[in-house]
Amino acid sequence: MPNNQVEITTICSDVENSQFKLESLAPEEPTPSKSTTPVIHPQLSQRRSLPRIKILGTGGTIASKAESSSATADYKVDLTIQDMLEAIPDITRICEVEYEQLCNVDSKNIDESILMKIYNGISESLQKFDGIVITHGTDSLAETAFFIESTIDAGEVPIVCVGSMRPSSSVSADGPMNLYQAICIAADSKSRNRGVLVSLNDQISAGYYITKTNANSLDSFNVRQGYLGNFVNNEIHYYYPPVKPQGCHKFKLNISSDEETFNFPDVCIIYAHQGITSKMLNMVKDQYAGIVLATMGAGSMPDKVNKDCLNIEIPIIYSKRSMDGMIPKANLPKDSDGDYRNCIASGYLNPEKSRILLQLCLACNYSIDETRHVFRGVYGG
Ligand SMILES: NC(=O)C[C@H](N)C(=O)O
Repeated sequence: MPNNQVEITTICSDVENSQFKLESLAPEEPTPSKSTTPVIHPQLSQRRSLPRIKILGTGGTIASKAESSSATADYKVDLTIQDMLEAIPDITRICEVEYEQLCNVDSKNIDESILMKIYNGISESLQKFDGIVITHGTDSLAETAFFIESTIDAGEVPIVCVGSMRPSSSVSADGPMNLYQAICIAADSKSRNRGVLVSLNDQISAGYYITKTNANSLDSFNVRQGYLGNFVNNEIHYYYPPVKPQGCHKFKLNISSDEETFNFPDVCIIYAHQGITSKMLNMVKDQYAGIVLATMGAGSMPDKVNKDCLNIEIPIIYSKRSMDGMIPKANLPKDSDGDYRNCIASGYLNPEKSRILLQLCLACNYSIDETRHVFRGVYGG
């Protein structure tokens, strides 16, 4: 590191699972003293105490390099967290950083076994650190953030997910500033008690609701439920006092230490369009434990498909292909007794978050009524 204020200790040098420790060697704070002769209290003579932040690295564009400085596609994910930290030496003035490379992949390759590593990495760090940062590809970052918020009770500790839209090699790469801001946010006491945050492009938002809305631009992450705050010139401005997502159902995962993966029940997503028939539904209904529909509008499916859905014996979540808005329960199909049977409205959740929520309900053996109740939390049900 081109900064002699930093000490890096290699805990485990295996690249995929490497662990490092980064400590500030910043000079001690001057001893406050009213007398003209300085009196150094033994505790004050020790190194100043900075917040301790754990970074869990998973890869993504933030950890990638392309062939040329103008290329923003066709890049390779091969930067370690250590490489990324070298671009933000100022961070040693803010906090002490320890980091662990859980994997180094494009987020299209994040699967249940990697989610498990992230889950375990967070669980192990919660008691020991003041904040946790997860570096992650943006494509599926919102899913990981939703999963963590739904399964980990972090108490006061901020968990900040961060990525970038441009590779590190590009002109005006956004990764270094995004990472710097994410670490500052995780280290700031104002971020306590806010659950899982996503920090990108100067905006701070709730991971539970945020969505990637643009496949290319820096201003990709948007949230109708509102940004929580902004990062400007080293200042963090929250718009609201600490709050956690309304209606978030917390699941307790019982994982034995020798288990390799969550092995969640399979749930698929079917994307609706003009002229859609029940062909796809019929093909998957025996292969999956649940189905999510990305419906047209606020729950619209052709009448014939709705009728068939009422006769399918696995849970069917009515979500939406529109980026914004929600599915009210009133738009679900009903049988002649007014019963929704296995159909459940996703409320404000998009198809990919609905999929995770249904997987968690199924993994916990929730009945259809209990599952409906969980989705009621996000105004569906
Ligand atoms: N901007 C990004 O991070 C996109 C990348 N494909 C990923 O999700 O890993």
